[in-house]
Amino acid sequence: MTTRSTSLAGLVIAGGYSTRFGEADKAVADLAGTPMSRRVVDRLAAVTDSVVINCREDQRSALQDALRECDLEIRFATDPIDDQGPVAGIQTGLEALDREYAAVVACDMPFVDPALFEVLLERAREHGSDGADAAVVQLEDGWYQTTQALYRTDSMAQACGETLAADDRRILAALERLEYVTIDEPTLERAGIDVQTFESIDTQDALEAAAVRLE
Ligand SMILES: Nc1nc2c(ncn2[C@@H]2O[C@H](COP(=O)(O)OP(=O)(O)OP(=O)(O)O)[C@@H](O)[C@H]2O)c(=O)[nH]1
Repeated sequence: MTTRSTSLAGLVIAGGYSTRFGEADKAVADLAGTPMSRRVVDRLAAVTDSVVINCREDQRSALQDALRECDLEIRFATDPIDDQGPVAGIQTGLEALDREYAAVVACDMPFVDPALFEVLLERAREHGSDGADAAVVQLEDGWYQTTQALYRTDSMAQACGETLAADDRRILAALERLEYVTIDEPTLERAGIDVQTFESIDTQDALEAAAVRLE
């Protein structure tokens, strides 16, 4: 059971060029009748009523079309300079948010489980006296799931700026500037969250396979 939190906003990052996906933009690609970004926003709507989409200006109109019927207010934060990488996109998106924490999700993760953000928010809040700046899942393979994670809005925006100023484009480098907490796979399992939440659709083959599963 999920509840909308007033201290949580959603941020969907969609400003990449989807090169592995071919000619089309995966952000608006149709997955079993619904654009991928729409699937992400619909799932975020279970935990927040405020969502920002970060993208390039040239994607905006197609994304607006794809998200027209979403049941919450959506704002756009477009990149001042294209192609600066996801850290720049996250910074741009976070700077448009006014809530304490942000549920950041890549546009190509249509199976995101909104309950994950309740678990991450609780984990962040129970840390120290002020709470953690970020809560991320670390899977058994060691990877941090930084593109489906919870960040304290102003701290992560600042960390992204510092990371880019240091000529680094890695989200992990921004995370390492923060006081962060992690959640492991057994904890996810106990919370009833399947690792499928992190599946990203990067290619046409992955899109087809996901569509078959949804039939
Ligand atoms: N704003 C912004 N977002 C980006 C940028 N590059 C990647 N992203 C986003 O970061 C997330 C993860 O990136 P990828 O899965 O590699 O997406 P991508 O770069 O579009 O895809 P590929 O070109 O196939 O690697 C996606 O949601 C992208 O939209 C960028 O330069 N600017």
